[in-house]
Amino acid sequence: MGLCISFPSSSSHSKTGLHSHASTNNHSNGTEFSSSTVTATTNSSVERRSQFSEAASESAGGIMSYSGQILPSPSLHVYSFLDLTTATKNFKPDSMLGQGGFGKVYRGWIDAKTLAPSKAGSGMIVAVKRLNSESVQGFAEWRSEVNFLGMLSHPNLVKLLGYCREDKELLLVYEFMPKGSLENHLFRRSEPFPWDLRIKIVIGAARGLAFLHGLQREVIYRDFKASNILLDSNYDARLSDFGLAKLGPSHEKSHVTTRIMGTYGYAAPEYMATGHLYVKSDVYAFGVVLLEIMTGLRAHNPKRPNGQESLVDWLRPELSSKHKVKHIMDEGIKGQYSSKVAAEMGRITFSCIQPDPKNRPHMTEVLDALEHIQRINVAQDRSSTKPAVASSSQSSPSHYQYGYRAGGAGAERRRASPGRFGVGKAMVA
Ligand SMILES: Nc1ncnc2c1ncn2[C@@H]1O[C@H](COP(=O)(O)OP(=O)(O)OP(=O)(O)O)[C@@H](O)[C@H]1O
Repeated sequence: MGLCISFPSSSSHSKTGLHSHASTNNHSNGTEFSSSTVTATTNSSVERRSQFSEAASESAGGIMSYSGQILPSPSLHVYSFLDLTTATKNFKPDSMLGQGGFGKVYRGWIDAKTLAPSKAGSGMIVAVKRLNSESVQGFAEWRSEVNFLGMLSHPNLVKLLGYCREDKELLLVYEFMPKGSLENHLFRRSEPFPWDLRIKIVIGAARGLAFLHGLQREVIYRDFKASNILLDSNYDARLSDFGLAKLGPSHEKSHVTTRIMGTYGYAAPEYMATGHLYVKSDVYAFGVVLLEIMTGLRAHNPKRPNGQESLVDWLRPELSSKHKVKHIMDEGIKGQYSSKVAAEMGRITFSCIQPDPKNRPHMTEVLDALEHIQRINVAQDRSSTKPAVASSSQSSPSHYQYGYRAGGAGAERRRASPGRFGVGKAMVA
């Protein structure tokens, strides 16, 4: 069925009453996309005009970078609420795939060719995200997701297939990611997640971020974290959740100033302190995820002892020394990497989480470093020499008693996710 929607102007966004104190003087963000119009035609294709598509057309009908592109004319299927009720068997609780700050995600079925809803068990599986109807912030996120993921195509970004906006109901339909999220594997399973898969996944995620940062008008993802890295059947990473993404600064501006939103533990210090957002703020969050895959510990856990709640604040000093770094590695993956790999991981992670954004590397450099680490890791597997870390008998320093001796990553893996602060998934300062 056809549906015509016109996004409200940016002023209506402030009518939400939320964060009315905050400045949003960025030049182009989810809000500014509101000046664009999304019109769904009767055959369910979507035409869109926005600053983003103008930037794309400036570069000869689509930008190719890291095998991704800005689509010259995005095509998203427009679903009715009834369509998605059918596709998800009436949002049956047992078809729920997960829950985020803005709503629940359900397994659904659609026809692979027409993308029309189909009966459970026939066609292809999709993930249907239904936003909480009470969430005012949810609309801005939904709109941002449609705008960004409707335009961007890259092997390491999740594919948005369609959407629904009907009365208060806002839904998004994505390709189904059968292996769930990196967060699930790292923290919600009792078995430690293998090191080679951890590396493979962060390389895919780095390619996704490098693509966003390499666009002519760069895109700041702003919500990089383990739960937003989804995994296909080969454990290839796909970035999801562009609800907080922003277009980067234009021309002479060096940063975007915006409301402070994100997730505890991942947000860069300059952003937390000033609201100034850079592509390098994403690099910081990427470094936090690197620290998570090294240690098997969450970026932020209020249940850890004083001084250890923030993984970065706690462990940054250990990253600068290759002798110290092997002691912070997840005990569950001992023997799966060499001390050289651990030291290289420490080096690149340390550079990503530098307090000054200028001192952080570009994502292309991070990607190169990780690919190098992967090559060392594979070479080590082939020669099947005993990894140095595996044979290390040094005891951990006493301040690691929670993380690495008394329970360690294994204990943290079995704990529930720490609560988030702010509206929905976001923290608001
Ligand atoms: N395309 C998908 N395929 C398979 N599972 C998915 C898909 N999208 C989301 N999920 C599942 O649903 C869960 C919730 O996703 P969602 O993006 O709503 O929240 P989140 O990123 O985990 O948290 P938050 O929104 O608070 O940041 C994910 O952790 C994942 O397990």
